[in-house]
Amino acid sequence: MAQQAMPDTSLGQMRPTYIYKVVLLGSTSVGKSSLAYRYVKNDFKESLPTVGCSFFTQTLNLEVATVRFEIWDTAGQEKYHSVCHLYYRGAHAALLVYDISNKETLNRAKLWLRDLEKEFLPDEIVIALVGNKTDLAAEREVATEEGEEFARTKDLLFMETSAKSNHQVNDIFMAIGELCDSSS
Ligand SMILES: Nc1nc2c(ncn2[C@@H]2O[C@H](COP(=O)(O)OP(=O)(O)OP(=O)(O)O)[C@@H](O)[C@H]2O)c(=O)[nH]1
Repeated sequence: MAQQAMPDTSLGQMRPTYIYKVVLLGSTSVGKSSLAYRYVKNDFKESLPTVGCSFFTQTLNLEVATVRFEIWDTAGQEKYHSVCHLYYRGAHAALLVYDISNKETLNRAKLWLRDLEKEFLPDEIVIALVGNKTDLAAEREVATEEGEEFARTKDLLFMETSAKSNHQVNDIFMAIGELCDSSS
C-alpha cells in the first residue's frame, strides 16, 4: 500500500482498527456523493452537489479488525480536475464511479484510471470500478458485461450499484475493506 494503515488500539481494545483513505472519482453527476451518503447515512437525497471536496467517515467491523474509512468525495467537474491529485495522494482505495445510463462517464472513468496508474504502483492501491444507477435499467447505455470486462482486463474490483435503491452499496465498501485489510 502507498501508505501503511496503522492499527489504532487507542480504545484499549485487542482488536486493531485500521484507517483507510478512500477516494471517490468520476464525472459530475454519476452519484459519488450519493453513494457516500447512502453508505454513511443510509439515505438518499435528490440533490447533493459537491463543491471542491467533502469528507465522510464510516466504521466497518470485519472478522479480525475494525476498519475506519475516511471517504473523500471529490467534485467531478473538470474545473476541479487539476487539484484532484492532491486528494488521492496517500489513498488506500479508489472508487471509479460511472453512470450506467451514460456511456461517456465510463470513458471518463478510464481516464481517471490512467491518472491513478501514474500516481500509484499496481499493488499500492485497491481500485474498484463502480457502475452506479442500476435503478435506471430502461436508460442503460453500458452493459454489465462491458464494465465487467474492462475491470477484468485492468484487475479492478467491479460492482454495479444504485445509491437510490440501495443496491450493493454496502457490498462494495465491504469488498474494498476486505481487500485493503488483506494487503496491509
Ligand atoms: N436514479 C438514480 N439517481 C441517482 C443515483 N445516484 C445519484 N443519483 C442522482 O444523480 C444526481 C447526481 O448525484 P451526485 O451524488 O450529486 O453526483 P456526484 O457524482 O457526486 O456529482 P458532483 O458532485 O457534481 O461530482 C443527483 O440528482 C442524484 O439524485 C442512483 O443510484 N440512481
